[in-house]
Amino acid sequence: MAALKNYDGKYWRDLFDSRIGKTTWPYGSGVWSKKEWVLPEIDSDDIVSAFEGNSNLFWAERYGKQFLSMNDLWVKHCGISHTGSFKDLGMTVLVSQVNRLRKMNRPVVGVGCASTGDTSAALSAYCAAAGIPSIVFLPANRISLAQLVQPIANGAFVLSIDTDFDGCMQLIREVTAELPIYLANSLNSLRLEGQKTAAIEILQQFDWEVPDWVIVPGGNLGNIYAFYKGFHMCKELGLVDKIPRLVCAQAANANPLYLHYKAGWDQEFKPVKANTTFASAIQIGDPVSIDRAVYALKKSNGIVEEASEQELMDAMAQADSTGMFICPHTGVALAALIKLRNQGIIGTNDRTVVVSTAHGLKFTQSKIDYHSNDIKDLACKYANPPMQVKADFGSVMDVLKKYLLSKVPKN
Ligand SMILES: N[C@@H](CCOP(=O)(O)O)C(=O)O
Repeated sequence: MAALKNYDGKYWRDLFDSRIGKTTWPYGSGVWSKKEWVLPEIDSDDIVSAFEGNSNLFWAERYGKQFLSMNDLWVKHCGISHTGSFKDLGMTVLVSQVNRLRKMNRPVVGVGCASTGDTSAALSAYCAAAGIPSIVFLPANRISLAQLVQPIANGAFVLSIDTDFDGCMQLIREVTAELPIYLANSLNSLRLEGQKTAAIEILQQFDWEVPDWVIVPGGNLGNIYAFYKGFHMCKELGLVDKIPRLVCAQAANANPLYLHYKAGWDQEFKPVKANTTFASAIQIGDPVSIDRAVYALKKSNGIVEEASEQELMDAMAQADSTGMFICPHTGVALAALIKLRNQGIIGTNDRTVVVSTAHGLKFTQSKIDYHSNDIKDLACKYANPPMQVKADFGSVMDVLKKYLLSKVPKN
């Protein structure tokens, strides 16, 4: 692109003023900022806020309306927490109980887990805070760098094992049967007791009005059951008179629950070999909580959906483009929602909550790959790579001119 050799400030000011109105340039350090501005009073509708109140449940207004024609779509962000995932909710309960047991001189020397990243991060943090040794089994080269560094930094004994998550899970079960290590994966119901509080909190945040749908990404499948447990408890207590329909969303590359659902539940469950997925935290083929998950889905008239790599990455990119910064697993949940919307199963006005399980900052490599258009066999159609530009005023003005004109609303 040719650089603007003779930058004509007045020409551009007049052009923009004529296109978008004189009074729309209140800020900046250039000539526009020298105009006298009286800031308009803003209306509550103008407020752009990530969160409703001071909570972790936010209305995904733009994403819902723009991409799904939905008016009542919410994201429950469980990744805004100490170690950046929903695992903190359960781990505080479990490690507190272990703390108590140790004070009672019970023979618990350490706490251990197999992990795809988030469980080990939470376990190591809470154990470190309590001065309890933690041992984590991680599948080598299968978790994000941000997740790997968490237990390392928190002083856990980290075993990087040359197998997948299911292999690590099998090993930790065998090891904890032999050694005084307390097992911290979600087959331990203490974890679920903590995790179910997210469901109770959703109801409280909606002032005990029950949403129509809650969509949860699923891997080891403790979480979908924990949500059911929380909703069911509120119903039993008479706080609400029904529970939401649950949707469990799986990556198509690791979809044993989806296959079981499609086979009609009655067939015997068959574990699968989980293939590589960007949703690495749910890359699990033999989930420990399969029976609980099936129970939760049956009881809530639930649905299981799956998302391909293309679908989950595109959903994540679109969501991010509306101001979110979600993890790929939340991309799986959104991709499932898109499918259910397209099939007319979830309606325009259905109040729907998508559970975002971890912070997007734990999964930056997948976003970098996508926005660099650098993923084999994937069309990165919403990629937004940075523009390389020469360090001269004319070149910068040239690209900005083109960009801004493409953004001026057409009357
Ligand atoms: N995604 C999990 C896998 C282990 O699940 P858990 O809920 O049984 O601990 C992880 O973050 O490690």
